[in-house]
Amino acid sequence: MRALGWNDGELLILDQTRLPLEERWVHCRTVEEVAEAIERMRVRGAPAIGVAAAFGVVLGAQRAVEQGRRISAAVREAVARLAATRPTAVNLFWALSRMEKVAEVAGEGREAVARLEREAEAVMREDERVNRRIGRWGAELIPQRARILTHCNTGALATAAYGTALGVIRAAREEGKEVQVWVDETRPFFQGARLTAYELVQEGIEGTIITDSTAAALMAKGWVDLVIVGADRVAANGDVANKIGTYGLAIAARYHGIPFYVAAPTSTFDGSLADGRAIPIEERNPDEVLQVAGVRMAPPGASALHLAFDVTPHSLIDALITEKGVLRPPIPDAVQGLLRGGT
Ligand SMILES: CSC[C@@H](O)[C@@H](O)C(=O)COP(=O)(O)O
Repeated sequence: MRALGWNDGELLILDQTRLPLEERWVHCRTVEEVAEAIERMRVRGAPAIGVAAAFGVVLGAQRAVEQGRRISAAVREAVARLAATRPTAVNLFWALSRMEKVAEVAGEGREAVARLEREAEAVMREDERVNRRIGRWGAELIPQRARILTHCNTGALATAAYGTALGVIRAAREEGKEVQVWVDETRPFFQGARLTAYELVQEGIEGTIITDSTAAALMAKGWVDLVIVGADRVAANGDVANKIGTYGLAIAARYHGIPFYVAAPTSTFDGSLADGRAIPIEERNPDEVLQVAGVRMAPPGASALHLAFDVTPHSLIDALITEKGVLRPPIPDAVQGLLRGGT
């Protein structure tokens, strides 16, 4: 399963606002179309928005050549527009910075566009390879017949392919383990109920959707063996920003003595931020909370707060699974080692 494709100078995005009811591909030919798709969450998930943004830069360069404008200026404009779409997932900025570095040495003209295109394709290919490695490391932590709780969507739809936390679940299954997945519905965008459930059904993996507020009750019953989630940004001390609700799950898991794992590629690590307090947290339109599937269910005059992410302190994390290996507590030391170039 793939949510992104590059075909003949067009970025194809499987519109995740329509899934699972409709599989509709959006064809993006301009930077603005890619930026809009990221903002509206037609494409979402930290690695996937990084890949989309990389191709957005290529589109900006392509248009510049067609219009006889300088690529260097067009890349600067594209990067500025795409960087302003969503603030939390660092993969977006990581991918844009890769593209900027290539643009600095690529020069002008069609050959420069081709170099940018090759770089964006590399960002996409590498993400799939990295996710498969995360899956192999992570599968070692999944016991036979595990009942796994996950939040949001961290699968093929959130990445170039395969997924991070959901990739670990896929890998465990590929290794012959029977697993059962508790799928948090993940209000208000329903990434769990709509997208993770969709991927699990396609893979034939047993999944059960629960409301977000059910998770702690299942832990108390002894029905959850481990929790695994993805990440949008990991600070230098191992604090993790991820979909709103993750922090509550980590607290509940620790209270019940249940392992809490985070799976993320090294492109999600941000060594420039000392701890999670410095991670910018996206605040989205309150209408997304006041409405369900476009239908308002709150009374006129009611207001809402929509924080899209929260931060889980490293002290609640039992393992951070990366493509380079599994980081164990003390997490700050392990993350420092990783950022210095080891595992
Ligand atoms: C591999 S995806 C990791 C995270 O990006 C994921 O858990 C998440 O929080 C996605 O949020 P979203 O708002 O759907 O982009």
